[in-house]
Amino acid sequence: MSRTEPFEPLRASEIRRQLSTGVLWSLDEIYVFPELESTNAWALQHGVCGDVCVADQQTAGRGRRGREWQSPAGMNVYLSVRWCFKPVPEHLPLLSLVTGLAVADALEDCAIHGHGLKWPNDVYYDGKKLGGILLEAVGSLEDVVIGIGLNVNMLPASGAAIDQPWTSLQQIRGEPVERHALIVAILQRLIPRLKAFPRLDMTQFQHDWQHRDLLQGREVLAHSGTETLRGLASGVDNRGQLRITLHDGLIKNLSSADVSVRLGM
Ligand SMILES: O=C(O)CCCC[C@@H]1SC[C@@H]2NC(=O)N[C@@H]21
Repeated sequence: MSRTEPFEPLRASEIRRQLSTGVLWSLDEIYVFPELESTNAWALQHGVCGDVCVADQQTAGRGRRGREWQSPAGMNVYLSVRWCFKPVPEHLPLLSLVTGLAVADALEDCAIHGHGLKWPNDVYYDGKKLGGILLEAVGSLEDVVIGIGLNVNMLPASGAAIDQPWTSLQQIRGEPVERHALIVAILQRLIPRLKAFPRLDMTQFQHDWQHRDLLQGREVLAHSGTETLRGLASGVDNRGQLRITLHDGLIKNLSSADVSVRLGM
């Protein structure tokens, strides 16, 4: 990936130029905006199946669990893809994990190494959050929006409001990272995975997930509703639920939880 000025505005023409033919059905499906409230919101309201929406800035970026996603101008990647599944595959809950795998692969393609995935869908580097994924359904589960946020050239001052340890690709690499190539890499990894998703090979998925899973074999604390569980993270099941082996040997599968790795382990 070549070095570039950090605040070069994103251009649809450049994404189209770099994208291998055949990844999207039509290059008209890429929409790039200087500013949006949220690429997910735009894709939900205005997109059709297969549309890709990218913004240079989000004024109301959405994170998981109703949190805000800090989305300053010109620095990061804010990208949403609207996708339809007919019929809805039984393993739809795996979609956000599969998206995480695509993002992790795309980072490797851009010569970024050492990152991993924290269940269910955070991209982490050295114990700090690098990116997140937010899936929203349009109405029925047949029609979903897959939102990806990646901290690319954000420096500490711009992310001062973020309430958890975070990092960005520029902080990792020590130089600005070109965003067009990164967006193209994400699309080139994600779209084939979306097309193949209805026929997901579960063995391959489990293998890919284990390769990226940062929690595997770690002692974790999981807060789920009013329950707090402590145990060993033992991968995910075929519905994407986190498996935790409790100290008495019992295995619990969690579909949603805030998970932290216990310090001192
Ligand atoms: O909380 C998380 O970890 C998920 C963050 C997802 C942020 C992305 S940025 C692009 C898309 N548009 C949004 O408003 N949110 C997602």
